[in-house]
Order: sequence, then C-alpha cells, then structure tokens
Amino acid sequence: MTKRYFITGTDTDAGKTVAAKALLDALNQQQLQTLAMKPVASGCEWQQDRWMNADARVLRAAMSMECDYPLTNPLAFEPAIAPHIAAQLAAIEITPERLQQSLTEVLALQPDALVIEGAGGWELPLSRTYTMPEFVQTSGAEVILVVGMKLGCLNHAVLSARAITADGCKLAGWIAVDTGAEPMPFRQQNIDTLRQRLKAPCLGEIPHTPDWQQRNLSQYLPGVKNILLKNA
Ligand SMILES: Nc1ncnc2c1ncn2[C@@H]1O[C@H](COP(=O)(O)OP(=O)(O)OP(=O)(O)O)[C@@H](O)[C@H]1O
Ligand SMILES: C[C@H](N)[C@H](N)CCCCCC(=O)O
Ligand SMILES: [Mg+2]
Repeated sequence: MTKRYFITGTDTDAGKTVAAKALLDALNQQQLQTLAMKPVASGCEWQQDRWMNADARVLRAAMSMECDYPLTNPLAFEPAIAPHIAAQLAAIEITPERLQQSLTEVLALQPDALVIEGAGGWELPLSRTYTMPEFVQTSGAEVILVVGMKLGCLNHAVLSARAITADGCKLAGWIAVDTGAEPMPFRQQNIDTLRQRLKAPCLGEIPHTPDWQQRNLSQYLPGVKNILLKNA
C-alpha cells in the first residue's frame, strides 16, 4: 500500500515545493521508493512539446523512481494564475474523474510513498463545482501543512489546520519554512506558538537555504521518521 502525503501550505509561495523536496529526500533516506505529483500546475513553460512546470521538475528530480512527465503533472497551464481560471481559459474542465485517473496511474507503479503537492493554499477551487480538498478526500492522502514563516502565518496556519480537519482529512504534521521572503522578528516565539496551537506534530524546520535545489534537505525533517513509524 502506497503511503500518500498531500502537501498544502498557508498560501502560495509558502515553501510547499521546498518542503515537498525535503520530504522526498527524507523518505528516500529511509530507503523508500518514491514518486511525486503536482496534479494541477499553473505557471508553465513550453518545453519538449508540452507545458512544463518548475515545481513538477523539482519533484521529479527529487523522487527516487522514474515516470513520464504527464504522470507527475497531468494538468499544466501556461499563465501563473488561479488554476481554475487558467483551465477555463484553456477550455479544459478539471474533473474528479480526470484527477482520480491520474492518481490511479501513478499508484499502479507501486511506489512505497507518493508526495502530492497542491497549489496555493488549502481551499483551492479547481472548477465551479470541484475543489482540491475534495480531491484530497478521495486520494487516501494524509495532509502536511507547510507554514511559510512570516507575520500573519499564525492566523493562516490555524485556520488551514481547522479547515483540513473539518474537511475530514488527517493532518499528519506541519513544516516551518524560512522562505526568505521577509525577515521574521521573534521567529522562535512564533514557532513555539504554532507548536502549541496546532494539534499535529512539527515534522521540522527548513532554514533559508539559497541552494536548496542542490542540497539534501532530509536533515531538516527529523519528524518524518515518527509519522512513518506511526503508520508502520
Ligand atoms: N528554505 C528556503 N530557502 C531558500 N528559498 C526558499 C526557501 N523556501 C522557499 N524559498 C523560495 O521561496 C519561493 C516560494 O517557495 P515555493 O516555490 O516552495 O512555494 P510554494 O508554496 O511551492 O508556491 P506555489 O503555490 O507556487 O507552488 C521560491 O522562489 C523558493 O525558491
Ligand atoms: C501561480 C502560483 N504560483 C500558484 N501555482 C497558484 C496559486 C493559486 C492561488 C489561488 C488563490 O487562492 O487565490
Ligand atoms: Mg510550489
């Protein structure tokens, strides 16, 4: 049975891709065979005869197994805008069947663990009638919340955690990321507050690391071993 993790964040640019790479590094370190998905991506470049997304490329470089690009990123849209609007512009309807089919195809490769990166924050519309939380509900994935450390993240983190649980999903843990977007005064006190207010465990803290794409980030997620043990 493939262990599945859905990576959401307090917002777009919270550090989901960095945290997803770190999680893949940590899972690989445990000798697990890993695959990753960015099921819906907006903000893509035309390369090798298709729209390709930078997040999907990072995830593909970090996962230990290989698969064709469309399995990682079945829905890729050029403009860096809300995905349901990008889909509408491309005259494509993002449906539960489409995403479920992609997930089934990836699971057929039988990875030990699958890391799925969302887009934006938790409450992401995918069409007028379908949302990312609805996909997560049916995916069998536990959720990991990435908190981009900046002023305002306490509110975003607590509300996101509450919504994830209210939507019937399991919050397996959270990860603090120093994205470097802005300085964070009293950072440690904010982390302490999050540890106290969020019911799930902190899996680790990823410091600002300019060359993060080239580095193995597994050391920053010591808590991953615990969630693996819990579900062993
Ligand atoms: N720990 C870090 N060290 C250095 N740069 C970071 C770190 N975390 C995030 N960044 C940078 O901050 C930006 C936002 O991070 P990231 O792309 O991971 O966000 P995201 O939540 O995945 O956004 P999206 O919603 O677009 O997928 C990126 O330019 C990334 O390189
Ligand atoms: C293009 C951007 N980097 C993300 N991939 C998409 C962010 C969507 C946010 C939607 C919203 O909540 O307003
Ligand atoms: Mg990303």
